[in-house]
Amino acid sequence: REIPGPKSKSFVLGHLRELLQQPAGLAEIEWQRVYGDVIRIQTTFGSEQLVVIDPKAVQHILCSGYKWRRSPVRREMGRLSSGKGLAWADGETHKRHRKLMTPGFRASETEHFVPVFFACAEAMSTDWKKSILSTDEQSHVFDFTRFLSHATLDAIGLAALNYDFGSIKNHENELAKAYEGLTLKPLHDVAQVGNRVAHQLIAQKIEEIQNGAPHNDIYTSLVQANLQESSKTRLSDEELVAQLRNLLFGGHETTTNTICWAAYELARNPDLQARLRAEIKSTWKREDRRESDEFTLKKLESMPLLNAMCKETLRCYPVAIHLFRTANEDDVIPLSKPIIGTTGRTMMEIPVPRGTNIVVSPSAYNRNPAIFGKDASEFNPDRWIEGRVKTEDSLGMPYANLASFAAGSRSCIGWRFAVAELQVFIVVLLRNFIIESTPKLANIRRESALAMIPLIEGELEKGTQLPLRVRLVASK
Ligand code: HEM
Repeated sequence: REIPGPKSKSFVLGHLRELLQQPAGLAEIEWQRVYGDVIRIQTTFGSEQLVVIDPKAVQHILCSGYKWRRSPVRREMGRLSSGKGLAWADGETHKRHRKLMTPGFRASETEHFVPVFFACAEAMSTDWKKSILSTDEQSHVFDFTRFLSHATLDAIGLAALNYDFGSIKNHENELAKAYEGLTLKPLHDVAQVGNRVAHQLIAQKIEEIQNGAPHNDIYTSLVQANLQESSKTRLSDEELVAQLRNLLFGGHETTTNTICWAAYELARNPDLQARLRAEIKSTWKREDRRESDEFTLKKLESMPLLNAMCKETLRCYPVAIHLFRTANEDDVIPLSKPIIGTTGRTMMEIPVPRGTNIVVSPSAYNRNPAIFGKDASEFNPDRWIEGRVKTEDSLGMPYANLASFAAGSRSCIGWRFAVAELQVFIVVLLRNFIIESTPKLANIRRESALAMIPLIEGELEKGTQLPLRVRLVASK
């Protein structure tokens, strides 16, 4: 009760309107400026919640095993969106699900997905080139959200399931229709289609494994690992189906929107775009022609500016906007710097009772000047190249000390997949195209939907959109 925070104007909604209906991350960043790194806010009917930004506290909460659990409301959302799979499971059940899902997400597996990502990004580019060449001005405005949604759905379908959604080619596919524009759909309808296709895929994967010809995709790894489990620990069919829906739910709109935000920043920063294109060109030239013409994961990882761009995009646009947790037992939250309570008392830690609800804000965490530098509120990939980011003490985050993929036992299982996909799409887009701003970008808004999506102020009813002008690069 001594933690400082803003006064609420509404007993019914508390601060939920500010938290969820303003541009994503804005409220927390503003509260942090006024009240510090732990803030007390109100939620519905006078209940209270802590917004936690302090790095040590965030690490403690996210990396405490199952002492802090996903909030019951979020678990229920996980069940509605994907069934009783990884995002819903908790405690020992979560441990069992996670162990079986992990093999498909290792670095060695991600390597295999790189050519798939290239193929999907190139297919989208080929369509764009045709459209551009047919125009008089040799450029065209594309809504990136729509095209990238198709391309990333195909990418996750092929890499995670070896299933062709045919979304780029616009094939009629019921699962593609169900999963595109997910943020705006009734989850029940999506669930029905997801369940039906999942059952077919499980039967197919088991048959391929039994015939000694398993395919190299995430879902096959899961089905294979599951067959080796004892009857006691094996996932049921219902749980296997839920994992498939988890993969699509967790991995599609998140990657679409992250790539969109990267493209938005590239459009706003022509110099950065030119430097990145030069890096891509020189890496492509250095290719040993006896090797495959493709960029391997190792090559992608060796490009300093490309990786700085990926980190900075994920830092400034953490598409999973909030992480909600509830204390499963009484706890004491440590702090990296003291806070002054409303009574004037200095606190180095915060004792909290079981049932305390907290929200971690990756947007605010990722802008902490103590970790990311004094100019942390600005988009500047060079901070990563110039070594201005504090990376020496691992804060338990899987990628670049960012909270974007959460941390600990419930961290994003698909973070390597997501980063590799982002790297590939940036390379393909910039090898082929010059991306330019359009007048509408002046009114772009980061909206809190299920993910952080781009909307245009004044055209909110049109839903997510990111119109950018694209022209061909003169020579590769
Ligand atoms: C840029 C893209 C992505 C971002 C920013 C992101 C972020 C996150 C975050 C923050 C969580 C933790 C949520 C919480 O605990 O409240 C999470 C969990 C998860 N993500 Fe991702 N994700 C991305 C891409 C992916 C991809 C590509 C996949 C799969 C192919 C995926 C699958 C999952 C799954 C299954 C979980 C649940 C893990 C668990 O509860 O153990 N994500 N993601």
